[in-house]
Amino acid sequence: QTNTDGSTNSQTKALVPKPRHFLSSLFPHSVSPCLPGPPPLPLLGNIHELTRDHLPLHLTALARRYGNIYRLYCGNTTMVILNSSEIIREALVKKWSDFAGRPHSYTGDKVSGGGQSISLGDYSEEWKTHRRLAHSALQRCTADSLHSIIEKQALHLKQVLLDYNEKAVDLSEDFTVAASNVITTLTFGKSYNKSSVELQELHGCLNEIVALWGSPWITALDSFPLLRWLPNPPFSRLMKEVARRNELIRTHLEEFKVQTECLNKGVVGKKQQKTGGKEEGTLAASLLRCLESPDGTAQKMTLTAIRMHMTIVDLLIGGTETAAAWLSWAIAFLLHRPEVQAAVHEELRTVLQGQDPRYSDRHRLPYLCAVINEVLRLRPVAPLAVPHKASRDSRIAGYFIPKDTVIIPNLFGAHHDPEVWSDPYSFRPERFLDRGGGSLRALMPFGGGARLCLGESVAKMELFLFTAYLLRDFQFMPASQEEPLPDLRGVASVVLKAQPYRVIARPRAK
Ligand code: HEM
Repeated sequence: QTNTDGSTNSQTKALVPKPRHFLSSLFPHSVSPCLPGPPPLPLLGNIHELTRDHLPLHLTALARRYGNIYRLYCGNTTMVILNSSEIIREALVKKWSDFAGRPHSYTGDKVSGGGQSISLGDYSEEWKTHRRLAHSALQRCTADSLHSIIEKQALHLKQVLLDYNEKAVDLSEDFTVAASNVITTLTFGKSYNKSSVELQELHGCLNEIVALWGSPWITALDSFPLLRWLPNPPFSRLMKEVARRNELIRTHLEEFKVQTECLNKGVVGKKQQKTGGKEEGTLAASLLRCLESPDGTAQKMTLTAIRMHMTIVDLLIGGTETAAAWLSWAIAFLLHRPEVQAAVHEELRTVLQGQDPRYSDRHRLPYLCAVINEVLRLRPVAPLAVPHKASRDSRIAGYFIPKDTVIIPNLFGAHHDPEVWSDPYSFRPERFLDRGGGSLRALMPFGGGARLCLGESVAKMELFLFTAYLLRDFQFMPASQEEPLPDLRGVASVVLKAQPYRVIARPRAK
């Protein structure tokens, strides 16, 4: 049996404790070296370090000064920032059971129905059941239909781009619609047009929640409880958007239930004709089957209504902005390196020979995969993952980490670690080709361990198929000679996004 620190019981027994080990087990804090970190200000601690405009970049700069593991104080919370893939792996994968928790926070509770979402819920038996049920529902639906859902969206996106007729446009909203349609089709069997009021309402609301929740006016409420008594317009707006989100999802679910009931009774109305009666194989149908019986009898594997509701929120938020932001980054980097774009197109042309790309083609398209990995490395769209919490006293890299410490995996920092990546800030897809020196082990855009991104396999298929279709069918060109190429620094909040930019999509000759 392996312990969370990687040792085995037989090893532990066989070892005679050295004095330092023995003392550290009695007084772990006093024997352990102190974690380095910037000097804290009285009362405020290091809060000023957390309000920088591009936090992942700033935390990475601090790592060059204080090392790949350091601490920051924020109110009465200690945060430990992990900045190398080895250290992140030690905490999230090797010692997963020590660090699978999520910190409890006042604002997190407000947006997650009291910590009942997968992404923000703390590690517990109930959470484990929740994640397992959502994971198997997602696996079932993706095995049945994900490929064709993404293909359909990729073809739709192609038509949207053709309709632009080589006009210079900002494609970010079209990418969001495509990514969102993958999730809504998977969940409810429904997709939307860009102009749909329903879609705009849902996105307006989810975007606002993500943007507001990352704002310092709101995060300050977690560390400084007294501020909760003062008027705070951004927080009031957040609460309004959360209520609107809940109402929208409730309406979607109610409508979905009515449609499934009709289908079960053999009544096919106009709406079923639209969805082709596909409700049965959707994620919502799978999740509804896991709902607790109305009398609340505890069956072995059930979900409460609020947990089921929050699963849909998790998938919509987790699955839309991330994939869409990534697509914008990919095109931005390729505009800077037209020769890489040409090389991927050439690879697609020769390997596919006019056929549509399939996910199974990835093994025959190494250069495309290298580009995807390099964009994931340089711009991991969830650059600081989601904060973890130590659920018991533990150690990382030899430092004592007390229970309840907040752990921030700086994936952006790990992906720019000069010890692992040569020329870490350059876009060099070749590093992921044979003998290119790039390490897939050190690439962790989806995190790892018990909290590994729930949508990793959905995202990987999406990134591959969307990019393959886009680069096979279009040449992406700068909007004009006068307009600067896209800025590659980006705007970092919960999601790391590219600044808006315009681009021309020129159809490739057949
Ligand atoms: C490029 C695309 C994506 C990237 C880079 C990404 C990355 C991440 C990262 C870094 C985390 C946090 C892991 C941690 O806490 O250690 C996460 C969590 C999560 N992601 Fe993704 N994600 C992507 C797409 C998706 C998609 C498409 C979905 C849904 C279909 C999704 C659903 C989730 C959920 C539900 C969680 C919370 C997991 C938990 O707390 O147990 N993500 N993702």
